[in-house]
Amino acid sequence: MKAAIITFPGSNCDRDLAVAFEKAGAQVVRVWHKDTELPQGTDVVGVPGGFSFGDYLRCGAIAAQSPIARAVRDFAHKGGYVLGICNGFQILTETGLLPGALLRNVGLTYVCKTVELRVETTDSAFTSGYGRGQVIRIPIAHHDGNYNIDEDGLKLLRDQDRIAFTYVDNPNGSVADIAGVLSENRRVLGMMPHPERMCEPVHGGTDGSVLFRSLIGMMALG
Ligand SMILES: NC(=O)CC[C@H](N)C(=O)O
Repeated sequence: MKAAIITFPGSNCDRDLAVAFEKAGAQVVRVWHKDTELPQGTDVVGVPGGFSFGDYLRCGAIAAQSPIARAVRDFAHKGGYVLGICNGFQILTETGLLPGALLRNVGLTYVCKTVELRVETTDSAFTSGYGRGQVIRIPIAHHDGNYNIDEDGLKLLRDQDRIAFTYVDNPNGSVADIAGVLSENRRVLGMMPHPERMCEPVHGGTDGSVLFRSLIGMMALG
């Protein structure tokens, strides 16, 4: 399985994401935002966290206009797997691959702590290794993590079982406590919490590694 990890100016979680994919058994290829194509044979694209382009304009807005973003959109439209974490989630909403928007946290502060998430669906390659309703511990670190979507959009997410994770104790004001959502074909996941930061005992837990291992395992099955 080949994972392409994209780096933008200001990304700071690209290495951690690469290590998480590697430990789950993937071959990792690093991709620069000015590249116009993904590596041959890419199975999954990782869009990492950080502060792409200094969070200028809106978090993720400039990265969404970069040359590689067009290739990622094409890849996703052909059914490719894409995982966007934190700034990566913001970038995926800005590209239109995921619905909604990430607004400033209600408390107007940067929140950096480990939180509890509830797994809302196991019907995706990303979440099939968890139990439905399982509570897991994953770190967050953001100032624009307040997920917003209109009522019709929320109804659609619910009707299609596309809410992947919710916060047990909402840290940022997100609508319906949403921490992560899936695309309609369930192959694009965006989430504000950082599973790559909870993959080894030295991180304080391994709840995040389940996501990477289940994704790589499901992709291997086709
Ligand atoms: N850790 C991150 O990816 C941070 C995302 C974004 N820069 C924010 O603060 O909201």
